[in-house]
Amino acid sequence: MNSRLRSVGVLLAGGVGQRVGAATPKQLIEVAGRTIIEHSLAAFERAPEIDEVVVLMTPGYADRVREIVAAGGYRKVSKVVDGGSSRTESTWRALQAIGAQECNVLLHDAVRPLLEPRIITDCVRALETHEAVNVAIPSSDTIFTAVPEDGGEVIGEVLDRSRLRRSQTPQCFRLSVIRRAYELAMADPGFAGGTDDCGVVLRYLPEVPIHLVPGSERNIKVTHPADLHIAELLFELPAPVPRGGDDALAGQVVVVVGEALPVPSKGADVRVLSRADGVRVEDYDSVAKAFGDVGPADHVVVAAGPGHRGELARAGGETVADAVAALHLGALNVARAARPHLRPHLRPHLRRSLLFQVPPGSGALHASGAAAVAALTRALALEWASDGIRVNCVNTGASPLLVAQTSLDILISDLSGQVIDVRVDGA
Ligand SMILES: Nc1ccn([C@@H]2O[C@H](COP(=O)(O)OP(=O)(O)OP(=O)(O)O)[C@@H](O)[C@H]2O)c(=O)n1
Ligand SMILES: C[C@](O)(CO)[C@H](O)COP(=O)(O)O
Repeated sequence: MNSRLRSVGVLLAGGVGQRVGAATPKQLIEVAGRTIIEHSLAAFERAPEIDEVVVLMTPGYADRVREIVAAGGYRKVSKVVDGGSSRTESTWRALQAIGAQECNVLLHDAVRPLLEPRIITDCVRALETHEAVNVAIPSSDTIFTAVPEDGGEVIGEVLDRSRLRRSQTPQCFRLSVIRRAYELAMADPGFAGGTDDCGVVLRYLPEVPIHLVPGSERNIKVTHPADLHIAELLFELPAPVPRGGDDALAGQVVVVVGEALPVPSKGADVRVLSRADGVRVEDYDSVAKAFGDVGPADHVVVAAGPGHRGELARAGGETVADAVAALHLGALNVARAARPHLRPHLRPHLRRSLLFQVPPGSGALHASGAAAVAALTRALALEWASDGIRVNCVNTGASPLLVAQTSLDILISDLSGQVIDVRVDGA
């Protein structure tokens, strides 16, 4: 089979999010510093296997998506089309929007914002030898059928869990295959929609095997209000961003403020602004002057001094003021001073970022400072998103090597608004 077919990512975002129950469709709700749909857009945009992206959006909200696409510089998006009245109707419209030329089609729920690059790679690879591919994970719950009895329900049959899978997206097909299945479905007066695209292929083209590739527990679908919180937390886990080689920042200007843990930076132009040079993060003017001397920068990495340890009640007034100045005030000052110097770039979502490294510490004084920097990270990511500047935070405390590698991975990723905790085992 032709392994060089164009691959089109389709974001199905035509729903209203009734179960979440917000005033706007759930794909426009912000999680971890970005709208849910933008996370999904970014996943397709950064995937080298995806050539083009088509978005199906809830009628009345297409312009909002176009704004997000323009602000984030998502160049692969070719069309933003109104979705249909059901998921299958949206897929059908997507197939019409794609055109006639054979290609791979990856249909993804826009409300699965944690789609990992590995899954996209596996799907496109599988499409080299299979005409239909789905993403699935095993069930960790026992699943049974429920049967009505006495006005309530009782267990009918306990199903063999080893053969059960939970279906995720993207669901991926050769265009001619999914189009044929939908043509047959649309011509069938008995077709009542369904909950996914594989079901349509299974029903109308049963001779086409649907190959499975492993999904991920992270690849959740935001369906109910609690899922918004779960997604937020999942974004805080170390993200499976592409691992950067030590020369991933070559040719870029990286400004390091304070005692930041070194980021592998072969070939980068690294400028360190330290206390020894008169840069005190608690003093805005000293930071602003130092940035003025440096000029344009691609990335700024800022680290407060050592974190405070111990109970608040035992800390003197000076200690409290110093801790607040080093962590919270310092972060605010560096952000303000750095902003005019972050270099504009043609692909803004890929470059330019501010990264806070929060040192390890303990007790209420430290925790409140760390929380302030985390909140600053999320809010600033939103404020600066339209300028294409990413803002992230890494809570340090693991080995310096791990923190350094994680910091590099974040700088070269397209993450924004993320608070990543490398204290988690196995990070
Ligand atoms: N007419 C529709 C309905 C759903 N979807 C998309 O299909 C995905 C999965 O659907 P679901 O979670 O059910 O989203 P909603 O239909 O918005 O949710 P609800 O059923 O709670 O209203 C979502 O990205 C949703 O936007 C779509 O493109 N067109
Ligand atoms: C496509 C899907 O996400 C696979 O699990 C699911 O079937 C969508 O169901 P929904 O009822 O539209 O949320």
